[in-house]
Amino acid sequence: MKRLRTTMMFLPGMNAAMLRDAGIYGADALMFDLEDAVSMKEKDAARFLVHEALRTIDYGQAETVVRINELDTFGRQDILAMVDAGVEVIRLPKTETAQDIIDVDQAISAAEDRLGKKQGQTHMMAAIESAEGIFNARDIAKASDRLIGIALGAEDYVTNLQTRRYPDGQELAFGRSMILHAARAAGVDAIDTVYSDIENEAGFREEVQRIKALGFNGKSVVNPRQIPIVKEIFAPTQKEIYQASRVIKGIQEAEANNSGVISVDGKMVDKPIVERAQRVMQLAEASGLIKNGGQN
Ligand SMILES: CC(C)(COP(=O)(O)OP(=O)(O)OC[C@H]1O[C@@H](n2cnc3c(N)ncnc32)[C@H](O)[C@@H]1OP(=O)(O)O)[C@@H](O)C(=O)NCCC(=O)NCCSC(=O)C[C@@](O)(CC(=O)O)C(=O)O
Ligand SMILES: [Mg+2]
Repeated sequence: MKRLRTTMMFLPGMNAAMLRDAGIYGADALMFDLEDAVSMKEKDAARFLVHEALRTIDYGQAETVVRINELDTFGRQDILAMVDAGVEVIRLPKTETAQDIIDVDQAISAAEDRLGKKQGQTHMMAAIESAEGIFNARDIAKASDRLIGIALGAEDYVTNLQTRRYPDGQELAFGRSMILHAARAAGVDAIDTVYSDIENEAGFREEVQRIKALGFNGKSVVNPRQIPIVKEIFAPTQKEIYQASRVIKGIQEAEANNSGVISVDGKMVDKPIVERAQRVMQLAEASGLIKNGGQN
């Protein structure tokens, strides 16, 4: 079953207490930060802490992601340490071109080789945070088989655009659409940017509803309070769950009778409709609305 990435929570790599407790909040993914949340003088200490946390703490079902520094600063040491610690995903910040991805892919391959790890076991994410990166989004998303997703980094992106974040997100319309189309063209996940105003629940709700409607797979979050809100908004309605379960039951019966295209409740059902139904059931299960795929 494909991984859900509705909530990907950033946490500063230098904060030992957060590293220790990060797994208790139920995020689909934990993004340990070695980049912008860590000051220059703490880069080595943060890398050491995250390396030890990944080796010694059980984060359960959560996917482990590390945001490394750029290759021409501390990125190479970050990659070696994180591949050694067995991280699942390496996230490259401020990705501008497909070459950036190819360079990191090669550095990861060299680290897997040197450390005797299985080639290709480490996945990648690309954060796109500038006009140049948005224009190259499609090539970036297709630049490596390790990529499982691309994400918008709007704080850096709006600075690059010489504007700021607005409540209605008008400044992000083009960037979000480019990220989403590039991700879908490459068959990888599209993850929306962080919402930094952690006291503003109404504004956060509005933004999550907006990006869900656009088709994003999920949202980067910066605080545990944001996790239940995203899960609630991404959870399917009872009606959607019922319709999805009818589609899945219909397709299972059709397969048993070797028939192809079917109709359920008078509507034609084919592959994309079945895929949507499977995602509905996965989201319903992740939100605790159903158990074992709704077989109960
Ligand atoms: C904002 C604040 C300081 C508020 O702290 P507060 O303590 O007031 O929060 P409270 O709610 O009181 O905490 C209640 C309990 O939860 C614990 N807790 C809080 N946050 C937690 C967390 N994230 N992970 C685990 N645990 C957490 C806390 O320790 C406490 O635990 P305990 O004491 O045991 O009860 C805190 O949230 C925080 O540091 N957030 C992460 C910020 C960060 O990583 N920024 C960098 C990534 S974005 C970026 O770089 C922009 C970007 O690059 C993005 C892109 O590229 O996508 C772009 O350009 O757009
Ligand atoms: Mg950034």
